[in-house]
Amino acid sequence: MTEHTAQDDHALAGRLAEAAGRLLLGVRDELGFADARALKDTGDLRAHEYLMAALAECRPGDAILSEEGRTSVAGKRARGDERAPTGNTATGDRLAADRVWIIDPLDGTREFSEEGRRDWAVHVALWERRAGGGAGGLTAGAVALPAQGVTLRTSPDGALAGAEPLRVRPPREGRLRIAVSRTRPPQFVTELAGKLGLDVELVPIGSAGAKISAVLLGDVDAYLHAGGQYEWDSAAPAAVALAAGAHASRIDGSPLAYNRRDPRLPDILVCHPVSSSTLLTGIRDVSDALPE
Ligand SMILES: Nc1ncnc2c1ncn2[C@@H]1O[C@H](COP(=O)(O)O)[C@@H](OP(=O)(O)O)[C@H]1O
Ligand SMILES: [Mg+2]
Repeated sequence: MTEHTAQDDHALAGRLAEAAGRLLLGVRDELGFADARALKDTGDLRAHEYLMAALAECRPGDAILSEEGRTSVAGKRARGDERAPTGNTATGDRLAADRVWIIDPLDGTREFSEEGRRDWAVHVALWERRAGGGAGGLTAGAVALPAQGVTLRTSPDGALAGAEPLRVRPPREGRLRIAVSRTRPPQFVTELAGKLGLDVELVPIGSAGAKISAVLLGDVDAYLHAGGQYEWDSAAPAAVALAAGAHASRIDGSPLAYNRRDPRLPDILVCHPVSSSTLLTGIRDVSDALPE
């Protein structure tokens, strides 16, 4: 197996997420917003093909799990390209691999197709078996927000990259701004908001990556989701959140686990550690309203 330094993997994740982001801004310019379906499919697939080719070239020995590399998207086509999407590493090989890139070439596809919206992202994360004492875990990640000109990425020292690495900030006393899906806000969050005894504001934002970045950038204080999501939706954002000192877990408080046979990972809580017990306890108290 080719040996890579840790620095290379963090920097590579950042470079690839940014480059895919530039490509996506170009797709918006090229196609315009008249045909949302064509814009979504072309963005998804061109960013996927770019990342698959770049990872195959830079990290030929590694496995890849991409949202757009599933057999279920084989019928999808980019404008001007009749090829089927490049497939993911076979599941058995991925589960046996020491290094797996978990990527979402375009998270917040709906928002990408809406003119003027900036809440969409590119996610590039690396899972390694050696992490967590051999149990496996995320070791690098980058979230690019191309329309906001921002990229958050991990660095070898365990923090976010940057001259003054970003750290998640605690909420203002008595107040909590919670980011939720624009199109699928879970009902239990509304119920939770009513019970917390705080001044709670629900802030609809598209894309899991954009919501978690909003927590780290201080635009909101927490991100709560349940009812469905996949590993690629949260892997890179969770890697970045943990490096920024945030709490990131399932909504029952258990750790987020990646590189599983079934890539469904349906719920997530990201917040400053001072808010986590209040939110986790509150979620338990409204468990009747939780989605199946
Ligand atoms: N109930 C659900 N089931 C499956 N995926 C979901 C989901 N709710 C959200 N997601 C996925 O999570 C990402 C963020 O969603 P949202 O913007 O609604 O918060 C989106 O990824 P994609 O845009 O990559 O498809 C979306 O498809
Ligand atoms: Mg996604």
